[in-house]
Parts: sequence; C-alpha cells; structure tokens
Amino acid sequence: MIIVDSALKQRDIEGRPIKVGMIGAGFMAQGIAVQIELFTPGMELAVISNRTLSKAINVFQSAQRENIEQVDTLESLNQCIHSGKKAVTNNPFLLCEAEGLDAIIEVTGAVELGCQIALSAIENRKHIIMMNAETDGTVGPILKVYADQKGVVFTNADGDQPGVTLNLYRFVKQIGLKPVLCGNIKGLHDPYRNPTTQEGFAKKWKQNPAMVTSFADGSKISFEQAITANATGMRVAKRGMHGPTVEMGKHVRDCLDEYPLSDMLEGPGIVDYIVGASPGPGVFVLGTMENPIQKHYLNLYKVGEGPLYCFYNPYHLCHFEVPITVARAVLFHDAAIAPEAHLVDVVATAKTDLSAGTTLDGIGHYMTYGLCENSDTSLKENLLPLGLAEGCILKHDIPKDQVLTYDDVILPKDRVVDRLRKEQTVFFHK
Ligand SMILES: NC(=O)c1ccc[n+]([C@@H]2O[C@H](COP(=O)([O-])OP(=O)(O)OC[C@H]3O[C@@H](n4cnc5c(N)ncnc54)[C@H](O)[C@@H]3O)[C@@H](O)[C@H]2O)c1
Ligand SMILES: N[C@@H](CCO)C(=O)O
Repeated sequence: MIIVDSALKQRDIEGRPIKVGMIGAGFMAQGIAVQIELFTPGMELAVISNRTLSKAINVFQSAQRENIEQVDTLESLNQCIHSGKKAVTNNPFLLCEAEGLDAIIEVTGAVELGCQIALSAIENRKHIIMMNAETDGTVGPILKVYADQKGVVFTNADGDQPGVTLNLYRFVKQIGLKPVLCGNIKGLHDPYRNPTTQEGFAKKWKQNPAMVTSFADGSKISFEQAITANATGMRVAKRGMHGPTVEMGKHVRDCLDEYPLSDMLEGPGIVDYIVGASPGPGVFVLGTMENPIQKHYLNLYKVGEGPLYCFYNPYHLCHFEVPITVARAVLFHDAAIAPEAHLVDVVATAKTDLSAGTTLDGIGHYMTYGLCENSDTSLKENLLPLGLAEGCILKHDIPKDQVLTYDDVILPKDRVVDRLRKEQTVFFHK
C-alpha cells in the first residue's frame, strides 16, 4: 500500500505519530515491536500487555527501548502514553480503555481472551487489528458487526496469508477479472503433527511448539481460509478443501488443473490450498476474464490463454506488514481483511482416538486439528468449532479423524466465545 508510507511520513513530520497498544509478547509481538519502533516513522508502540511482564519488557528491549514503566492503573497508563514513556502492564483491558491510543493489536492466539479484548477495544472505540486468526476465524463476523456499530475498524493483518491474499484479490478484481479461487501455498500439511514432533522446528526458530504445530496440522490454514472466505463471499468445495500435494517446487501456475473447474466457476468461488508448489510460502488468486480484447492482452503479457489466470505473491511476511494495517485502519478507515458474512467455519476433528471424560487441549496440541467446512453445513450438523474445543469434556469415545459435534462435549461454563457464536448464528443465519 504505497499511499500509506506517505501518510505516515506526514504524521511523522507533523509530530503526531499514531499510538498503538499491543496485547501479547510472544514471537510475533517481538517482530511487530521492532518493526513499529525501528522501521515505521509516524507510529509508536506505546504499551505492551502480557501475563508475564518480563516478556513484555523483553519485547520493548528487542526494539531498543529502555526506561519502561510497569503500570497497573488507567491513570498511570494514560500518563505514560501522554508523556511518551513506554509502558507495560499485565492488565490488557487497560489498553482498551486508555486515552490516546489509536488502535490495539491483538497477537495472543488465545480465543477466549481475543474475544474479550476485541469487545472491550470496540466498546472503547478503538480500531482492533486482530492478528489472532484463531479468534477471527471463530467469531470474526459478529465482532465485525460490533465494530461497525461503534464506527471502528475490525481487521486481520497485512503480512499473514489472509491479508496478503485480500490485497491480491482486490488487485485482481480491480483490473477487471473475477476471482474464483483464493489459495495458500504450503510446504507441509500433516494433521497428526503435535508439539512433540514439532519441538525441533520450534526450538530452531524460537517459536511456541503448539503454535508451529497449528501451522503443520492444518488448523491455522483452516482459520486463514475461513477468514478469507468470510471476507470474499467464497466457500469451500468440500470439508477440508481439496489441498492437493504436487511435485515439490512445481510452479503454482502449472497446477491449475488440480482444482475441478466447476468448483471455481459455478458459484461464488472457493478458498483452498496447495502443498509443495512454488513460490512458497506465498498465496495465489485465480481469476477469469470474459472480455476477448483483455484476454488478448493478458496472453501477450504472459499470464496465459485462460480460462484461469493465475496471480501470486511469493511470500507472506507476517509481522513486517502489521504496521501497514494499523495505518490503513487509523488513517484511511480501511480494513486489510474483514468479514462480510459467516460462510466458512473451522471444525474440530480428533487427531487421535479420544476417550470419554477427556478434557480437550488447545489448538496445535495433541488432541484435535481443524478442517474448513461451509457454515451452513457446520450449523446443520451441529459441528463443534475448533475455536471452542479447548476445555470441552468428551461425553463418549471419539475415534481418530472424526469431526466433533456439540453433542459430543460438555462446554466450559460462562465463556464469551460461546455467547458470541450464538449471536453470530442468529445474526447471519436466522
Ligand atoms: N508465529 C508465527 O509465525 C505467526 C505468523 C502469523 C500469525 N501468527 C499469529 O499470531 C498470534 C501469536 O502467535 P505467536 O507465534 O506470537 O504466539 P506465541 O505463543 O509466541 O505468543 C503468544 C503471546 O500471547 C500470550 N498469551 C497466549 N495465551 C494467552 C492467554 N490465554 N492469556 C494471556 N496471554 C496469553 C502469551 O503469553 C504470549 O505472549 C497467533 O494468533 C498466531 O496465529 C503467528
Ligand atoms: N500461516 C503460516 C504461519 C504463519 O502465518 C504458515 O504458512 O504456516
């Protein structure tokens, strides 16, 4: 978004930086802090909230910031924001209520907390950048309804696949093609991975083992593609998507016959993924063009003869682009990617044989993985969203690879996420 850099430069020249608060101090948070503080003129990260304060301080220190104040009241946080002193707190709701913050970045990956933060930020009329795909892919549509009511932006982030995909999707649409498939290019997909199998990878890259497991076992890509579907009006062709595996390194533009043409051309288009293709880990959008004159030009410009034209972005740079999303929201009221409807869900599926009485663990752990399913089917079949599975108690044995239903579990009590799911169903489906 080239316009954003000029607008940020102007804020910098005027001495009126955008002020941001961030909730979470993990792997992504560190990258975001460095990116805002060292590479984004016109924006300041004013405060970080985390359960463990030392991690929030470490994140500021990674961004070469010292002299950080620990705060636990709204008044002291407001003073820090006003004076330009960096602050940390273990109370995330202070950030939502604070004066002088333009936007909140939510980067925990925790679903229940993500719901509470989003609601509080919106209630306090702050734009919310929801890097937490797990929450967005579960209750994003209804959170967007709340945000619209308060006149603030609810958005996922540039940099992660949904944001990169939507930028490409908007480009493809803008030049006159009809997008018919939004896809992710993955290097690995194995639903049975768990934090033990992914321990080495996590250690090598200094990441959380459960988080990287969610990338390998298909849960994260399912959240990403649900978010993309809910923003574009697309659907999945079948439960779990096609997700073909191709010869390692084969270019994605040579893989178009992996997807049945009718799935793309009949209906609103589909979200899907491919494993092994290049350029990875990028994204691609397939579009169609009817106009014979423009088809002639597309062929001349080496995009092919159709009927499918393949556009791609060779990378997704996760945290690098998050400040761009903040600026788009604050300065232009433009969401990188926001839900317009509730069309696709991520449903919980047994990773292994599970016994009655078991309390389900979290996303990217040992017990469940996610599959995309169209929401009309997930509602009709009473399927359990993956974002709700943690803490549920199984009423009976569930065999490996069976999709769970609400009838299989006892839900934890008094969760905001359950209330939001009910509201979402009523709002979009009744
Ligand atoms: N790691 C990646 O490569 C990557 C890439 C793109 C998007 N994301 C998304 O970014 C988010 C964060 O990922 P990460 O890799 O930084 O995770 P992480 O595990 O490294 O960090 C998560 C942070 O959130 C805090 N947190 C988690 N659960 C919490 C809870 N219940 N209450 C309070 N605080 C809690 C943790 O203390 C930690 O500071 C996730 O939504 C993930 O899907 C991650
Ligand atoms: N979705 C990423 C992880 C971080 O977005 C992946 O491709 O595995």
